[in-house]
Amino acid sequence: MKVAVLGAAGGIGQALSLLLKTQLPAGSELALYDIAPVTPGVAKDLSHIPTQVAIEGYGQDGLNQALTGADIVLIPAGVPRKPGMDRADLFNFNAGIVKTLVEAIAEQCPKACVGIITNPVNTTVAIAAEVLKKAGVYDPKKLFGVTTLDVIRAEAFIAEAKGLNPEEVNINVIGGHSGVTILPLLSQLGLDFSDEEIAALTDRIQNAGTEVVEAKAGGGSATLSMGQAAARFCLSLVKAMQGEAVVECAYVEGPGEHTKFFAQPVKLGPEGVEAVLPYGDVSAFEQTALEGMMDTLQGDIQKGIEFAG
Ligand SMILES: NC(=O)C1=CN([C@@H]2O[C@H](COP(=O)(O)OP(=O)(O)OC[C@H]3O[C@@H](n4cnc5c(N)ncnc54)[C@H](O)[C@@H]3O)[C@@H](O)[C@H]2O)C=CC1
Ligand SMILES: O=C([O-])CC(=O)C(=O)O
Repeated sequence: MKVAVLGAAGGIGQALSLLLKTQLPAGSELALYDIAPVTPGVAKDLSHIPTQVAIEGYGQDGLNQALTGADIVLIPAGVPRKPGMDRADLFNFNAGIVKTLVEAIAEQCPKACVGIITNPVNTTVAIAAEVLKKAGVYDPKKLFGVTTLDVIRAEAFIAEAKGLNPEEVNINVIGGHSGVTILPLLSQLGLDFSDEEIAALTDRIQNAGTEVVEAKAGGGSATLSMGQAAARFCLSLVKAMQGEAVVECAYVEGPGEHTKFFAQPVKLGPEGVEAVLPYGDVSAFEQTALEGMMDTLQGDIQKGIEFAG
């Protein structure tokens, strides 16, 4: 199993690479690519950790080599938010980065599963799909927007609010990955919430990214929790590709009940998405939120299609 991380020298990239170096199954290969000159050094540093995961770093000219033979490619390359910005404000910086990187994936490892972390995820996934389509190699089963951070935040905040063990909280978070498009299905947990608690928790989960951006005061956005979230997603995908059935929420092209791309529970398997699962019953509050996100999500997706089309 070869995993390539594109943008590996950044805040997310380094945290993610550390977790993968220590947690990928023995015999795996990890390829770190970034345009930052420090990248071979990041790989050298991680190579001193004694695990049976081979690691190689690739600088500016090494993209094709990093991608050769990759089974999974994770993309956290790009610019993060500063206070006062929305994720959509990153489009002008990041759309072109994702397009270029996915063009290289289409050439070097067209059968790889690709996890897009770069924001705005609602739009960059649509860009990636168009690029792969143009190259004639698009397989919707193999393209994911990584929304796992919304899931782990929901787990943490619910456990905190209710005095539970966060490792025992499991929740579906559906929709997309920005503001009102993030919808945690709190009603499915069987917990006793007041209407005020539901509204406050939903709002906190939807705006948790901004909570971190403001707390970091201009120094970037979530990197460590995102590293953990991306590692969880990648390790689930690795397990699934090796034959174990695993379910994770992710932003994928599914049946298109709502929008072309939509985050919901996905059964992962050897070829990526084995089945896009129904997300189950929703409360009246959640139904209203679901209807309320559609224009935003649809607009975000359309922007990506137009950029790459
Ligand atoms: N999906 C999600 O839930 C989340 C997504 N993000 C997004 O992830 C992205 C990265 O965030 P951070 O790691 O904090 O940023 P960072 O600035 O710390 O790292 C980004 C890295 O990307 C590299 N890079 C830029 N252009 C590149 C290219 N063409 N090829 C390869 N590498 C390139 C930079 O050299 C840098 O090392 C941002 O767009 C951010 O908004 C952040 C948190 C959560
Ligand atoms: O908020 C941001 O810009 C980064 C992000 O996607 C998150 O933390 O969920």
